[in-house]
Amino acid sequence: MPARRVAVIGTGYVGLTTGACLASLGHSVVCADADPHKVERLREARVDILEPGLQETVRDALDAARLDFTGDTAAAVAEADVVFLCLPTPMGAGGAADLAAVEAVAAQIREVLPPGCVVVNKSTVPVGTCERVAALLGRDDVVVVSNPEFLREGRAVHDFLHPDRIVIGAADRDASRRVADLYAGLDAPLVLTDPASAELTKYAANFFLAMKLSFANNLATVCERFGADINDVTEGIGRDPRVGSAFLRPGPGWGGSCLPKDTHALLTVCDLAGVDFPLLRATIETNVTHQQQLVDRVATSCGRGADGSLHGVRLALYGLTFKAGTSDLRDSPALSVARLLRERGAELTAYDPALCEERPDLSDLVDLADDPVRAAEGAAACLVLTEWPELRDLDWAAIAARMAGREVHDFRNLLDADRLARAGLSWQGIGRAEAPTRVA
Ligand SMILES: NC(=O)c1ccc[n+]([C@@H]2O[C@H](COP(=O)([O-])OP(=O)(O)OC[C@H]3O[C@@H](n4cnc5c(N)ncnc54)[C@H](O)[C@@H]3O)[C@@H](O)[C@H]2O)c1
Ligand SMILES: O=c1ccn([C@@H]2O[C@H](COP(=O)(O)OP(=O)(O)O[C@H]3O[C@H](CO)[C@@H](O)[C@H](O)[C@H]3O)[C@@H](O)[C@H]2O)c(=O)[nH]1
Repeated sequence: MPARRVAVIGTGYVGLTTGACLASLGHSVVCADADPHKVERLREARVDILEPGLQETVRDALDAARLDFTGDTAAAVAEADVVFLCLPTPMGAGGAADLAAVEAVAAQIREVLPPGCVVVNKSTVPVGTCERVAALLGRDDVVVVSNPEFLREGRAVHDFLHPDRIVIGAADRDASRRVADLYAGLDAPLVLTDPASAELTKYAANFFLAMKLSFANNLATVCERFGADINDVTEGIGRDPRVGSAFLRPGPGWGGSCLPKDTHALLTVCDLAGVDFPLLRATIETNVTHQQQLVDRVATSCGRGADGSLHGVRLALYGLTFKAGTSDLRDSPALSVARLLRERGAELTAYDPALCEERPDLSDLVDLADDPVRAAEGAAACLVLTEWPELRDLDWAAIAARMAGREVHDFRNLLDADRLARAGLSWQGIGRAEAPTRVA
């Protein structure tokens, strides 16, 4: 595999991982970002996101002089064989993907791209974006290819280096092969297709994952009603390889920087195209109603009635990030649940192990505690919202001593009910037997 000169535009979760990992595969990589503060820190191998192995990969590549960072996008692409666009595509007006950053960079680089260069879009974008970028570039000598990324946060480096598949969508076989060659060091199946199919594959993957989760969360409610156990039911169905056991853990709804925005973006383009996709709509709506039901459950357990006000009720929240292993709060289901509780008037104190240092400003929603025991002061109930393993080993007896009530709503089925009972607390999981485990 010949080493290539690669430019990566955008150094977030996807761009920084792509740049550092491609450098680790032997390519010569320059990463550009619009945030000068970030560029300065990355030049010193200071990585601000919580991603195992990323800091080390960046440092090794910098030391080997195969990786560089710049704030100058035009300079980064000027000598590149391949340019990766790893730019944000957040939820825009009406749920559509906001392509402003992708379009702005296309305009910025059109004049400086070397002849014969391949532009690879790794951002998650609607079908037709490759064509749109090609039109914005207006260059007959440059090919635009789609190469969606499937990495998970908290496992970015691992997922990039051990992908289940690499999807490459190009109208031109030669361009497709040039992109595939970049990954020659990885032992991964290739799906070589056209740009529209590659772009749609990414949305379809995230929709399918979200659908599995909405299914699991709905099924959890059904289990509660019939006295069944969601863990056993999902194990029972998941052992069938046609179903698969991954992505069936019930929780406080699904969230994160991708699933919510991508499902909405797909729904929006389908609506615009006049394509009805009821399953997609139901997947999104189920997530909303599921969270409302969890909040009703908390209100009931606080003696306020399912839709009652929670004015004057103090609650302790454990976990705010959208899943364990990341400090990312984007579209976190924990924050959605917190918002619903606040709308009912509850007073919230939260503890999250990943936020003790970063201390984001969440003052209009929760009081952030850096001590899990202090978070429980005067709480009528505790809610577990993120599956941080360390929450299992908190000093639950000390927490119980600070609480006003006894209930622990474990919306991740994380804690040990017996251990909580020994601390004098009543555990209620999700999708388990209807009657909560009561302290004798
Ligand atoms: N985060 C994930 O787990 C993940 C996984 C797969 C795909 N994706 C997709 O990849 C894309 C990037 O996601 P992300 O999570 O890495 O985003 P991010 O927000 O973490 O990073 C985006 C980076 O781009 C930079 N940027 C913004 N505008 C710029 C511009 N005009 N010029 C140069 N730099 C600019 C920002 O400063 C930031 O550093 C999105 O489309 C996302 O949907 C994300
Ligand atoms: O069994 C499960 C698995 C996940 N979740 C929740 O689902 C959400 C999303 O989790 P995850 O998919 O691990 O997060 P991301 O890192 O956002 O990764 C998703 O979004 C990325 C961006 O598109 C894709 O690249 C990944 O393949 C896709 O898994 C989180 O709120 C999780 O808590 C559950 O509730 N139960």
